[in-house]
Amino acid sequence: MRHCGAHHAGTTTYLPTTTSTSSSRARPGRAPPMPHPPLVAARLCRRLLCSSSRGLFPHAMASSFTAAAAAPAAQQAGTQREEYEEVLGRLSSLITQKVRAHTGNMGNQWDLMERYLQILELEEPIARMKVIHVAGTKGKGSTCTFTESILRSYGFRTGLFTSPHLMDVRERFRLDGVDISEEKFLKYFWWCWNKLKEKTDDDTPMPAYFRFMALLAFKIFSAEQVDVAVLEVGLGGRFDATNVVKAPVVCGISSLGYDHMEILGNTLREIAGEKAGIFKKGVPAYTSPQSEEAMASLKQRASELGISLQVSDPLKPHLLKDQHLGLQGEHQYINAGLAVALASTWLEKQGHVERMPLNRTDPLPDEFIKGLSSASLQGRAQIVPDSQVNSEEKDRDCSVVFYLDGAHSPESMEICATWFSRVTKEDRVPSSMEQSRTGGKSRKILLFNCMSVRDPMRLLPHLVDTSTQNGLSFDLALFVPNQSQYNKLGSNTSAPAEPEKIDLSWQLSLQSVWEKLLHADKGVNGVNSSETSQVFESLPLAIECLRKMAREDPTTSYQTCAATHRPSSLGSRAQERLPWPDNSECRGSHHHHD
Ligand SMILES: Nc1ncnc2c1ncn2[C@@H]1O[C@H](COP(=O)(O)OP(=O)(O)OP(=O)(O)O)[C@@H](O)[C@H]1O
Ligand SMILES: [Mg+2]
Ligand SMILES: [Mg+2]
Repeated sequence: MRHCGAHHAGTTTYLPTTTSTSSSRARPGRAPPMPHPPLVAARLCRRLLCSSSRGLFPHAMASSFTAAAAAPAAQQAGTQREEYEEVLGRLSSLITQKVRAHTGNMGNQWDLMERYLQILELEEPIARMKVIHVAGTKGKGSTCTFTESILRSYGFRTGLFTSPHLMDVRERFRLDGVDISEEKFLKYFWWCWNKLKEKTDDDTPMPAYFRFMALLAFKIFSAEQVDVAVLEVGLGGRFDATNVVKAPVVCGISSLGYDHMEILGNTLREIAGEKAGIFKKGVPAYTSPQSEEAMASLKQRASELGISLQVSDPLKPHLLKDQHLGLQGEHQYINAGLAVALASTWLEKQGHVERMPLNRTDPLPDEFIKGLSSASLQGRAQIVPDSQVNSEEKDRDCSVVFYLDGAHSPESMEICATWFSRVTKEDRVPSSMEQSRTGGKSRKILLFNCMSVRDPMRLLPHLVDTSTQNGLSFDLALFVPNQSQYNKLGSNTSAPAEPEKIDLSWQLSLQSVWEKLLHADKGVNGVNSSETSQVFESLPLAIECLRKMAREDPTTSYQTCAATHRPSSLGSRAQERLPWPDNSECRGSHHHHD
């Protein structure tokens, strides 16, 4: 199965049962109404522990501005909001299209990219663009974010294209470190959309979701005349939409591991070969340290092209003087090391600074330190206290806290588990007052979701083993389906008339893998499993169940590790008051041993 389109699908989710009733705007051909990102963003913004408010939420500011503005302005904002929803609907239709058209190999469809570039007159602008291109299994987004932040701190106008997004599709396109404004987004969206609609036909269909995103990024960055465009590969490398760049300034490969094997191949060698597809003649390349197998493959491609491939070591913390990386987790030193190599090569090739020795050992220039320490990215090792439960019980703090991480490969499961174990240990040392009230009790919950192309026999054992090594065991595991899989995506042509029946067989099999892991050492007659795991029809139902437990047992805090492919769906939903009655039952379908 090819899920590349779905992997990059917009992470906005629609509630299956509530959207139809809640708005009269949901007419055929339009997207179902969306949660209101400004509100969600503003709320989340206030709630974030490590609030890095460097313009990450322009909406939060925009909404307070709108409130103060006169009626006409408010009206206009309303129209823009509707227009934005409409645009999200159109984007969703590209996902559906991809899913339906997932025949043929990626190479076939790849040819279409050239055609799209012609239609959008982007060939020349792209040739002039000063691109930094990053592929890899893990750490692409982080590496790109560090790199962009460094170059911005040198005063360059930056464009950053990453994926996926957490709450709002505009997070994928940053200009000078800030998500693109809604206004600009709409402007460039329609420019691309209309031109493509006009020129596409049966032979040249509309681009699939991620391809459209990449084209839009190229349009945005060229129109906005950025000095540097930092581009994260969406999937693989060779046939990725971002790989239309023929002459980047420098390329990077972040940590390689097993992911998307259904598309990229089963061995590390094959996977690395695909990623090395971004290497170009005459363009220097760097890689994070890799396994021998992966490295051999990268080196082979580099030598075929006659280019240098150098290994950038993990950054030594003392190079930052007394500062810390803006992104948390040990692995970020790996990504930061690569980012330093990419940024300094870019600077040097543009004639801005002298060559910096690779893997230097003395402290970095101040601009580098500033960039690395102020970098930020959503949905990666992000801590979100649940606003609903916590605001109801003002007298105590954070009875439900979500620890979001987009881990979805075996390696990142380990990192995620280590991070969760560490931060919850730290968080468990509450103030003395707090302690007397809660007794310091906490339950560790796992909220898990992965697509069925991933092998839970690889992911879940990594998670459990790493947690155990760190002295943490999960009290309860909740399995939920991927929202967007089951809900209308806003395409008038393909949305089914009947609400789709939710197939939970995948979640049930995840659950039984979990139960087997849990009881492996206890023999066959383990404890009643409904105590230890549950399957929910949707993420909101799982969240509601957590909130219910928290309300019923106010002396306990519920620390929830959300290791999901798309922490995004959680990021927004966790912040919303759910529309069904508070006393609704937890409708978990319990697991039965057979
Ligand atoms: N160098 C690394 N090695 C292993 N795991 C990493 C590394 N960097 C990041 N991770 C893990 O992967 C998650 C995603 O990080 P990041 O967004 O930088 O990667 P990505 O390659 O862009 O991922 P995605 O495939 O989701 O786009 C992190 O939250 C972390 O758990
Ligand atoms: Mg990935
Ligand atoms: Mg990414």
